[in-house]
Amino acid sequence: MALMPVDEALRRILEDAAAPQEPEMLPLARTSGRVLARDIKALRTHPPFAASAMDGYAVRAGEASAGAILTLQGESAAGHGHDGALAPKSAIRIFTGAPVPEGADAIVIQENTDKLDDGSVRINEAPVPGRYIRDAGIDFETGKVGLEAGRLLDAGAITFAAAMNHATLPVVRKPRVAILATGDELRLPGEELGPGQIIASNTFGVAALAREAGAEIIDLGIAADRMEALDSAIDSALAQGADVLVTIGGASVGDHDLVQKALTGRGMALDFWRIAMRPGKPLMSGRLGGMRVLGLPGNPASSLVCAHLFLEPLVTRLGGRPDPDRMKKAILTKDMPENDLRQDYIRADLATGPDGTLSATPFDRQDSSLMKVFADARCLIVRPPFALPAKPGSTCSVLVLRP
Ligand SMILES: Nc1nc2c(c(=O)[nH]1)N[C@H]1C(S)=C(S)[C@@H](COP(=O)(O)OP(=O)(O)OC[C@H]3O[C@@H](n4cnc5c(N)ncnc54)[C@H](O)[C@@H]3O)O[C@H]1N2
Ligand code: MOO
Repeated sequence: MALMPVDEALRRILEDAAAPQEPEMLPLARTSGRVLARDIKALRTHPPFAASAMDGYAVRAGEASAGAILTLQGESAAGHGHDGALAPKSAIRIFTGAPVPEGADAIVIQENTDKLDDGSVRINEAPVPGRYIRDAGIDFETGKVGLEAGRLLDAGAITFAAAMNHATLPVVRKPRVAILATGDELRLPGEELGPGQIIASNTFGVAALAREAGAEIIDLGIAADRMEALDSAIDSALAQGADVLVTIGGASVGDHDLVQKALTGRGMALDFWRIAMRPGKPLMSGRLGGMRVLGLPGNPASSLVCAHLFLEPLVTRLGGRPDPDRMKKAILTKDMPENDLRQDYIRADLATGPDGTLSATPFDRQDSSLMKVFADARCLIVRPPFALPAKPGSTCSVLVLRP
């Protein structure tokens, strides 16, 4: 089977990936970071009445010239409006957010008045009509769409939804991503290691990436390189309703690389296996019933690069979020050799110059087993297949991993 180009692989993985139709209803307090599944309309108008924007006096502008003395008629506070209309030659004490009494058309701020001993109010500076009055409905009106489906529920959106009087919101269900590490050599962080054993590390990075993209993680732990172990993990993913099963390791051609065999044995239709990229060549994609399957290579840098390139956009789509644009242009600081047929993702440092120009410095060691190098990387320099040698100062494309 020829190696599949990266773009074609991504296109196939994302082909029909979309948010599920059926939304999940959540109490407002738990919607932070979720995606709105439906348009929501205002259930009330706000402000519901003309309201004062300042502490001062509600007056008739025509009667409140500088030097005018007005009778204090009463008070309008937030939550306790004044009953009845403003009488002639009078002022009503008013506070921020309180209803403007009928008949008043201006607010004189407190600082521009003096309260006289007999209780009346002297106006020192004439108000501008309408100034400091917020008309009813200037924010939003009953029945109008306030927030649209697809909106990420951030602080502003949640405040607005609450003000529209929504106690619960329909949100896109989180895609369920099951993650399975495979390999006899693997143990969990914190465990005692025997001879030949290593830590299952990249599972945690892949899970973190998927979670940040909006997934709910189903941790399937570690399966040994035996068909029964793999079969029962696959069954567990199905039983738990995973939308995506991510396997890590066992993707290559070795005698112990059984993942694909186990999956096809369980009924997976293989879409493709092996792509023209480095690291990440043995990536596999398929479907097992309604469950998508992504088989990542076991080498840590390979699995993380594949997770950034394929899993993150897939989870993003399934969760109804906008596709992230992580590609930027940068200036190379070092020579890069000619490339072969595999698109390279070179772990590199990234610096921002005073004028905002990015410069990318590839690390010397690019072995796909190296975790410190990956953790140090701020970007991946993307080298297309058959790219010509590149000189320092030339422009390259980078996938930004972190600022
Ligand atoms: N004859 C060939 N050999 C290999 C090829 C090939 O084309 N022909 N491809 C190589 C490439 S490229 C990669 S990448 C690896 C991928 O192999 P697998 O996906 O089968 O991965 P494993 O053999 O299971 O593991 C590789 C390496 O990574 C370690 N590992 C596995 N899982 C984890 C984990 N969860 N956390 C940390 N480290 C993990 C494992 O111990 C191995 O050291 O195949 C090449 N071989
Ligand atoms: O593609 Mo492998 O991921 O080169 O190490």
